[in-house]
Amino acid sequence: MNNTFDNPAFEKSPSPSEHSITVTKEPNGDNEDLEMEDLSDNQTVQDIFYTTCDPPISAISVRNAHKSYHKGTPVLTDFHMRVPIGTIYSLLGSSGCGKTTLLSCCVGIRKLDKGDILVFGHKPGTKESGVPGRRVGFMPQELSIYNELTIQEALNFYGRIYGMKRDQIFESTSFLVDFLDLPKASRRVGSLSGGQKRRVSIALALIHDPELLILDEPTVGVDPLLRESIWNHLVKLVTSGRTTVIITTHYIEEARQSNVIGIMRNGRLLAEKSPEALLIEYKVTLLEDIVLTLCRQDREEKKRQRDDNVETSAKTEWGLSSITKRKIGSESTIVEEGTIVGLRYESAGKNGNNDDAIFVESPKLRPGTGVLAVHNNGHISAPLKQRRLSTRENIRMNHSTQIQKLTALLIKNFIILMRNIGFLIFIFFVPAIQVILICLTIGSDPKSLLLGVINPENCDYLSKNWRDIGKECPIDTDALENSTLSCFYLSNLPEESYILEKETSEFNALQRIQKGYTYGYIEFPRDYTSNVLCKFGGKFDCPSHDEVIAGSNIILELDMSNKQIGQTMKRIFVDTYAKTTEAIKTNCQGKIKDTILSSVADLPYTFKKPVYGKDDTSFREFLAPSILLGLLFFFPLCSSGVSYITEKKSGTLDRALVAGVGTTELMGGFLISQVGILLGQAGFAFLILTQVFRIEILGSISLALSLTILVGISGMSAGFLLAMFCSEEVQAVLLAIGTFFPNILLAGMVWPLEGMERGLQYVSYLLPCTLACESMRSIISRGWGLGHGSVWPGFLSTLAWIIVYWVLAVTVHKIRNKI
Ligand SMILES: Nc1ncnc2c1ncn2[C@@H]1O[C@H](COP(=O)(O)OP(=O)(O)OP(=O)(O)O)[C@@H](O)[C@H]1O
Repeated sequence: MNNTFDNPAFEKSPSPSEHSITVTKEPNGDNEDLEMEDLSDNQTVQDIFYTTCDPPISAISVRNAHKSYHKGTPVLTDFHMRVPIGTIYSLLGSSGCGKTTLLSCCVGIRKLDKGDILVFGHKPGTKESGVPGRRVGFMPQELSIYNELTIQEALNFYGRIYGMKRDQIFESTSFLVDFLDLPKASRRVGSLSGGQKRRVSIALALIHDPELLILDEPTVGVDPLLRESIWNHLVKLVTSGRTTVIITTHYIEEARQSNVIGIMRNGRLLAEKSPEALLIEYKVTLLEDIVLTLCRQDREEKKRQRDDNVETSAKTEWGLSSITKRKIGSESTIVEEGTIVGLRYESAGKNGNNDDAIFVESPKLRPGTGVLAVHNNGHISAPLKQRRLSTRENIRMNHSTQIQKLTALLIKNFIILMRNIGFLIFIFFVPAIQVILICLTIGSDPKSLLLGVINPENCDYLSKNWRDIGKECPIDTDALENSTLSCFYLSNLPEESYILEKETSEFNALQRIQKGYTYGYIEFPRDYTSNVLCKFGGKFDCPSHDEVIAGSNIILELDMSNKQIGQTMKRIFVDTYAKTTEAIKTNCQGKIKDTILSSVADLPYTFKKPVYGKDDTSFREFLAPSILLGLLFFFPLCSSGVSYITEKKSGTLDRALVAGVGTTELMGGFLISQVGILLGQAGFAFLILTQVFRIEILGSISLALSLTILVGISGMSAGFLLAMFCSEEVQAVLLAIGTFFPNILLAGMVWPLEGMERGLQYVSYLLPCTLACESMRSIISRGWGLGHGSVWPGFLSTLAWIIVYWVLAVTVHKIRNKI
């Protein structure tokens, strides 16, 4: 292998206990990119570092790191590691020993509980460390790529995030496609095999030629030939001294090609040396044997420490002067003078590994200004000064702006949406379809209700034209026997509302209601017309007053079990009475005496033209706009929550964050792309409401649309917050469904708030859609503008909710990231 570590000046790794690093000059001038500076022999690294060279000697250094998840078993314990610049550092260890955790702390996705990590001399997350950002290329363990994108689109996305120019992206793409033997760049990632996807994932980490390449198991599922070429490329990258690679792998032997191997076990670093040094030290030919030996030694050491602890504790706790140990089964039992006094096991105690290692850092590393090449054994080559900048290195000098990142996110979101065109059409039309369903199914009066009629007066209900009676004057004072007021009344009942059934007796009519055949019956007394005329003074040979009153009274017996039907029937009977008296006055003008006409009793109310709405405002006009708001809150809530969780689960979220995309940018990108969909959804639904169902919008339609979009954004923001608490999409959807009905019901979307208990009304005003619903109704049905006291609170409360959701989502995200 031809890299700096093969150079004799770079003797193999330092032992953890070395306190000083000796400096030697680079004996040959192999590397023509580098300018050398003379150094005197035997200077310590501290001398060199602080006197002649600004940049740090470690790409990454970890000191005294402790990490556990949810205060459980420690994953990293007193962990020390140093990754020199310009080296390949292989992290080996059994599954679950903490490699991925360590790397995620290095790239800033997770935070240590205790200890320090410095990347290029600075804490991850600070601007100077360049992490997250373009100085690092991160390939997570999961594939973490968007299946909907083509290879080229995926590379474009990360290229844009890193601020690369178009030609740079294409140059890099053609190199990576060739080098990683990728399928055509126009192939969709989703259609690739597992191995091909992994290679695309490597390409995404390499696209911008980062200074620090962090690869978590890049060679899993990759064929041996390609594995070899990946390693060759990594070696080539570090040979120039410009790139540092940290790699984890379970193929222990491939780590021979690295400069330093770190062997981990149970969250600690057991060894950190060059492969050659390890092979010589352990006198074996396979690295695998060393890993096995170290793991066994570690197990023994832990056991010994545990025994020591048992001894010490026993001595102090029980005041023993001496103890002897004897084995009982596999446990160590403490005895004094042959007596078992107790058993006690404690943690293995502090691991001294690397305690004395020296770490020298500088905060001043700038891209392209040079690095100090230091060998793992403590010897140091000359500080490397300004190097020539190659085209590829130029990439490193690019800076991506927030606009570029946002553009990259928007393009990516747009492509993904377009690739799911079926789903897009579904979500585009679904609110409109729901509105259509609401308008078709809710709000119209019940029709064709079966109504029994007991009428001793002769009405030929079966005759085709019997309803024409309603067009004539029902009273003939010259031939009273021809007057049939009951028929006149019945003919004025709305035709579509009732199917009239002639009943022979009260008993039969009641039975038919009880059996569920009819919804009620109407009964006219014998001589109804005659008694009514007596009442109005149109007849003189009348019975007693009480008999007249009873004989002019229509009896109704109804099935009120269905409130909606019962109330509608009652309303229709009252309306029909008013209509009948009105019709008598119109139809009988000039045909009967004015004195009789003026006695025909009206309802004792005069309803003037409604101030807002119509006489017959349909319930759907109350319901449809508010349910539309509810839906446009609910769908974005689900879609943003699910999208965020999908990104989180697939690892693309972490990858984007490490690439330098902020949480706010990420959510903002999603929000902007969703606003387009929201506009389409709302616009189409309003079109259906106004053009198909003729619901009149008296106020400003743009105001109504703006409120709908705001409510949609509020739903989307709520979705982000929801996603912070859910690890699975199904959880988020179930939670969202759980909030759907309470929101719809409590926000007064289906029933007026005034119908609720007063206490519940106060609760209702705390919900995100309540005031917005009131605003919407005021805009649509009353034509009020933004300045009205019933309109602006809806806008204000929705804006306030958006802010609350965002602040909470970002805060929870930050807190969760510290776990
Ligand atoms: N998010 C998490 N919450 C709780 N425990 C976790 C989480 N992530 C990892 N762990 C635990 O931390 C330990 C170390 O996991 P980590 O993924 O870092 O190991 P690893 O060495 O990378 O394993 P592998 O080689 O199998 O990828 C494991 O016991 C794992 O179960």
